[in-house]
Amino acid sequence: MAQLLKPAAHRSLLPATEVDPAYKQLRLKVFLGIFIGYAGYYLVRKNFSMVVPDLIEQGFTKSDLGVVMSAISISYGISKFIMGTVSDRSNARIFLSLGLILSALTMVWMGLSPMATGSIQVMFVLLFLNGWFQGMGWPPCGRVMVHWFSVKERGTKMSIWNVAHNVGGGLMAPIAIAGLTVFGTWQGKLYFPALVALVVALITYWLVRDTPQSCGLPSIEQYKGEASADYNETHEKELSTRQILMDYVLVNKLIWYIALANAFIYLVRYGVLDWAPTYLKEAKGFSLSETGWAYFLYEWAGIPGTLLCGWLSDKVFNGRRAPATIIYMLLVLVAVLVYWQNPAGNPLVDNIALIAIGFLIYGPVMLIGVHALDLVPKKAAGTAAGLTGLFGYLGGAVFANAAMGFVVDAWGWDGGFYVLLASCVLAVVFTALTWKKETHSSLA
Ligand SMILES: O=P(O)(O)OC[C@H](O)CO
Repeated sequence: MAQLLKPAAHRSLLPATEVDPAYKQLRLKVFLGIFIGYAGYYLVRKNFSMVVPDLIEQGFTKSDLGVVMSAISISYGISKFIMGTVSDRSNARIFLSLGLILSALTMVWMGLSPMATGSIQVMFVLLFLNGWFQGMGWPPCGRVMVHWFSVKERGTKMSIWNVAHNVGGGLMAPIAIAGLTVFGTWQGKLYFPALVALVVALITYWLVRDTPQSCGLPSIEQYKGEASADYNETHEKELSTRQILMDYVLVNKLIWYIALANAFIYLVRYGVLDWAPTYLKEAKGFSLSETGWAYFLYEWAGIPGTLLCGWLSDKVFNGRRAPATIIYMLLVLVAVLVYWQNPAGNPLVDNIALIAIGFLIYGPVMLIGVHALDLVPKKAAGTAAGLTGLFGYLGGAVFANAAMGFVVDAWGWDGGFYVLLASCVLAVVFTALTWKKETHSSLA
């Protein structure tokens, strides 16, 4: 396995006249590869939620199924970090495709074997496994990004790539429903998106290449002429896991700050999203279909918001990440205040506030990842982003589900909103701690 995964070997340089056309063509190909590949991961990330109503009809309770679904957040958070360290020492082309194949096969198994959906324990284990394989998605995309795109274009390119998760998440439901229609059984919602994901994995393998050097090309720094003062050849050498962790990631205070900021950003992301249907119904009197629309708009408003945020970071703030993150989070705070304080009976204002939160929150979600990539050498990119993901999911997403419910039960929706507002403030504070030290071209 180690042999299969090891980073692609460097090849001798192409003749100078061939470098530019080859770089242009391959950058487009690898970008398409990681975009389609990550969208594919989202086809099988949450398609289990589509069969929850069917499982309730089989006799399972909501709380049991809630526990089962938390398996994905827990294992995904841990895996994004651990598999991030493995990914930094692996060929991104193989790693990204392999993770998607394993995740898809898990869901095919779940759909085809009656035993796999026969008990809470088996479902928990399978979804835990799926979450683990899902953790093989983000880090190799990060590795591809830092090897093929320079620091100054990363904000923009990452913001476009980040849309992949909205596209994949948005396509999952219609594909799952097509599975139900074509196969005439609810299990089709499990295995049909997984079969599509298997095809996506093959396309990903066909498109992605590990590094420019493995294609006979110079490093992106040499090609773009954007090498920073401290960039040198050692930045192109693969690192050991110990070096990645002890020399670059765990010792970097700034990474800890953005990981903590990410926990609060994810608490807002999932705290608003996951509780929107319940809050809008209970506190604002929304109907089921009105709630559905509000949820949909929240997700899709994230696309233009993310693109604008990446552009701002690259073009207005010259590759710095903290200013755009802080501005977006302060605006999220205002939108959350409106969403909370708007009296029932003004659904337009609630929808505008929710769309504003959706528009604004995905920018910081994306920029934390870019910021992590900026703070370490290229060969430690997946691990740095993985650490922020660990905090985002284990700290933010799990808290948003479990603890928010407890807070709302104990102190009502006001209590929940105090948590969300405090999270916005803390996200700003932890991001601000990186303000002075953030030098966008310090590492590549
Ligand atoms: O929550 P994740 O790990 O799927 O990441 C979502 C976005 O891609 C963050 O950039």
